[in-house]
Amino acid sequence: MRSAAVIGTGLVGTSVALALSRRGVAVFLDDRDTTAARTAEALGAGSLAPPPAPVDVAVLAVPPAHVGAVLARCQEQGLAGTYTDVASVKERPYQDLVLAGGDPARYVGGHPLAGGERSGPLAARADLFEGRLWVLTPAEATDRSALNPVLELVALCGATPVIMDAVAHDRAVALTSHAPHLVSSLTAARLADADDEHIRVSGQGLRDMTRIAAGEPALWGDILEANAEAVADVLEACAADLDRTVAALRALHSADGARRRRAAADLDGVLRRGSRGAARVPRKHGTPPAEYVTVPVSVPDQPGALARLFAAVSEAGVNIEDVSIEHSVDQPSGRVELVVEQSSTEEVRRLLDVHGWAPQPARPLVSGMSPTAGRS
Ligand SMILES: NC(=O)c1ccc[n+]([C@@H]2O[C@H](COP(=O)([O-])OP(=O)(O)OC[C@H]3O[C@@H](n4cnc5c(N)ncnc54)[C@H](O)[C@@H]3O)[C@@H](O)[C@H]2O)c1
Ligand SMILES: O=C(O)C(=O)C[C@]1(C(=O)O)C=C[C@@H](O)C=C1
Repeated sequence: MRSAAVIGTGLVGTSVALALSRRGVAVFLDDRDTTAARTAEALGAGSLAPPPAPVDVAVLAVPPAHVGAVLARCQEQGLAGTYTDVASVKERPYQDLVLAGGDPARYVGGHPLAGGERSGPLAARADLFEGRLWVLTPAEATDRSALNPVLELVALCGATPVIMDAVAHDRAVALTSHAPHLVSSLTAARLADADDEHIRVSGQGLRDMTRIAAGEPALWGDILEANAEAVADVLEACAADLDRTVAALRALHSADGARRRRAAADLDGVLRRGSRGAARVPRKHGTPPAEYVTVPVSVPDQPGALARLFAAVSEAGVNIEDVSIEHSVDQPSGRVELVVEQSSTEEVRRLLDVHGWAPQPARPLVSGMSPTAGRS
């Protein structure tokens, strides 16, 4: 691929543009917000000049409700040979494109499974898509020759392509992304007017659970509007579980022994099913979590402490797959959890011991962590 256009220079568009520019692709940027476009250009994501000739691929990185119309306009102008988008829903943009009189033959729907809770070009990263999945949804009307340039784009961004039907994609992300976003919002909404003193007593669990709720409400309103039925189905099932869980909690201290035991069993069922579901969440490179363990280490809040810790691990020739830091409130230390391959646990613990780190017992990785680390 020699040239690409990125329309919409926010978090995702600028990240795509940065990744392509670093691989030597000539990238042309456009955004209806000139500040966002200028910022992306200043970050080295590409040029604001109009492309001198049709580009190889145009990437639409605007909110889902705008994709169809903007895409049809770009096609009318002959902007590119092939078109794709990055919207978090796939069926609606396709229908909108057809309604707007666009040409579905040169369009392959796309959705990188990577992003973040911050919007705009300043949140962009060239490595955002490294090792992540990127769903492509060619339709029946899509010309097969349109797929290759889009596959090349995905590869240049360091992601792994997955071909899916658009409707199946939308049902899948209702379960894995859109409903979880709303559950995070609902949890965080309890905090909006809560007592400061209560909120202060919080740990990493609350941060993990609410991070995505900080996402831009207008964008998420747009995503949910385009996938409302599928998300409602997931939340309806959650609501039924929630009703049963509340009833179980209320019955836990009932004077009736049989009711008490039933309630305890119901609660236990919810927790066990949750644990089973969490264990199925794919980790880095889509591998199952069972292959990794977390090694917790207490680290002083001092310059160079993390560097010393990582150096000790690298002595074992071991890659840190992921890392999370829980800062202690009121204490000059934090708890670092290193995620490493199970097979290297003993060597990592031995070296940490040798260097005076006193690691705590390792445990299998089953719960959520922020996707922070690349290869160390
Ligand atoms: N945020 C995520 O985590 C994430 C992850 C994967 C995919 N996506 C998808 O990527 C797309 C962009 O999301 P984002 O997070 O980068 O949002 P963003 O708000 O950071 O960027 C969107 C940009 O599009 C521009 N824009 C809006 N309408 C436009 C139009 N008609 N013409 C030209 N520019 C226009 C805005 O000015 C803004 O700069 C969305 O479709 C979203 O569903 C988001
Ligand atoms: O915030 C993140 O870490 C994300 O990757 C966001 C996330 C997701 O739910 O996984 C959100 C919406 C997108 O369509 C893709 C990715």
